Amino acid sequence: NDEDNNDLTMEEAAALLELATAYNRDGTDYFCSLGNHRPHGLSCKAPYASWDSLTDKSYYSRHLPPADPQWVESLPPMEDVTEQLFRTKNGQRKEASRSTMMFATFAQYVVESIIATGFNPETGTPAYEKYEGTHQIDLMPLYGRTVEQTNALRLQDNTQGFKGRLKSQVLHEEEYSPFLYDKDGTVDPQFLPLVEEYTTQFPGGGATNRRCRALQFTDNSTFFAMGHMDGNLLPNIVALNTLFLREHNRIAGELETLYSDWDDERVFQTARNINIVLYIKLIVDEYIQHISFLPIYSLDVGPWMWNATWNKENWISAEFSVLYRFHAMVPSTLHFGGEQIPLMQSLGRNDLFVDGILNLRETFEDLSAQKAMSMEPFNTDTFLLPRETEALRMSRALGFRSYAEYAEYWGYEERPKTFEDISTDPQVVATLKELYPTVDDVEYYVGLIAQDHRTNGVFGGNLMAAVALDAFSQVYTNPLLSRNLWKEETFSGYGWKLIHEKQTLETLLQRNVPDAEGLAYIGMGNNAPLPNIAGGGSSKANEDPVVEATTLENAGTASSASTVAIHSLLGVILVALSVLA
Ligand code: HEM
Repeated sequence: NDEDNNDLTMEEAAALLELATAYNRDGTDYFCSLGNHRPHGLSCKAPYASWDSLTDKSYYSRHLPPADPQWVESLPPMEDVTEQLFRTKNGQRKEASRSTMMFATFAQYVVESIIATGFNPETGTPAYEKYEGTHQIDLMPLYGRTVEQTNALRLQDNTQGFKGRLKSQVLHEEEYSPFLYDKDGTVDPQFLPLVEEYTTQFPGGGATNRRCRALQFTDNSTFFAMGHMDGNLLPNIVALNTLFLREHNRIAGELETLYSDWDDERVFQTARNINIVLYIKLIVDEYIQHISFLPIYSLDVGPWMWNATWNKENWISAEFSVLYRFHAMVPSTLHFGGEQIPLMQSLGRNDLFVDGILNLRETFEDLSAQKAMSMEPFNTDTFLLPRETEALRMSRALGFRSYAEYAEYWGYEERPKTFEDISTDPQVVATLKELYPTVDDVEYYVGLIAQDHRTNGVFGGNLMAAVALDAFSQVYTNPLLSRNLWKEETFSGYGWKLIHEKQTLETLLQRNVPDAEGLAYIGMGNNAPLPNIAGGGSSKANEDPVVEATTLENAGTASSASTVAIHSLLGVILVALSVLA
């Protein structure tokens, strides 16, 4: 294109779209093909194959068989690893190069949707080998895990104006989930299924109350009735869940008007189908795209993924559950409603919504304005250090093999042969050498965190690849995206159109807050530069709104977009090529 000519021809736009689509698919295929496809050879039930262990999905699956127990025994004390490798030096913490708290919040919400390590009520300790979730990306914090829980959360009213809705309450003229507890401090009987594992010793026991239990909440009076008790942990998680609650009820309103002969059940189920796909779209288009920093990822459903060799029924792996512990990214102080609240004092603070100090719009604006911390060694807030120890405890309890063995298994990067192959930071290398006799002894989780980030990467390369592997292969195997269900009938005409439109956190927020006028930036990235790319490339990803907004779906209509933005897309495709090469 001539420098002065800002328009693309339709043919050029179509060619670009075709190219971008090809890289979107190739990139997804590439990451999904790292390691072995499901079903994995073993689950966490037994170190050998048995019919039970290969069919009982109440256990985590696992990518690699357990390590030699003697090697696990020989590892340094977990507390030493936490102290030496995760604790900050002089309290100094490093900000993430380009992620906001919106990213960390979304990641945590994904965790609550799909990761649920079991719990042994007799010992009051985690049952690391067990899994208590649904193995599906299904908005568990909103809809619950079981039919009984979903029904407890539903209004189940066939009256026009109420059909298909989730229960909610209005606080300060905005919609929120209802309270879980009565004024006398007991669980509202209608919500008992949400705390089904309730015992006096471990209130709200079970995997979905793991965080609240570990932190020993004493005041639950403003807890909301959500599909996942732990959703009450922090205002940011409550905010994200509230957004999907409002979107569900908004969609239900549209459906009951358009399809007046539908009953409550049909409206609810269709709204749920639509809402889950909207959530999946955000995961790919906004969240995975942020991690990859290549604006080529966009939910793309069709034969290419239905026929892919990796398209196999989902079964969450224990390794995935451990690598998803992004606790280092959580800042020591959270910014809410113009106040800086120390992390510990932010916990369970639903009173901020109840008292009208925070509303949904402000919370999203705050989360998008605050930087997350960098996911790297010496960078975890003191309060969250026990979470790092817990990651090591789970890894060892399940006999995870060394980081080097996993690196070889993924095949994304070469197996490290020296400590310096993991990190170029002398302090990290020195600490690893103090803790582990050889590079082959570095533990799974430790290596993932210690590995150098790529330029502007959110994580080290292997963590990025391992997240992408499981995340993509879990997203694209969702039943709602399957060949037999991906049609208008599943979502209604209204829903089919909605899920084919561009969707972002911002668009969802805009239609679910009373006044979206002048909304500040809403997103997971900050203004950090993308790498300079030969042949194009924007130096400021988010300063160029077209680049931020460009996806495969709208690339074809980008004829009026600036040449710079299109060159940027081509530039990142070149980066994609180099990543995939
Ligand atoms: C914002 C502050 C956070 C607090 C106070 C917190 C606290 C906790 C607690 C108490 C647990 C249960 C005990 C344990 O397994 O260690 C836990 C588990 C976990 N957290 Fe966090 N967390 C926070 C943020 C995050 C973030 C940002 C992520 C990642 C995206 C994350 C990922 C996980 C995962 C994967 C587990 C294990 C869940 C399971 O195995 O069932 N957390 N967290």
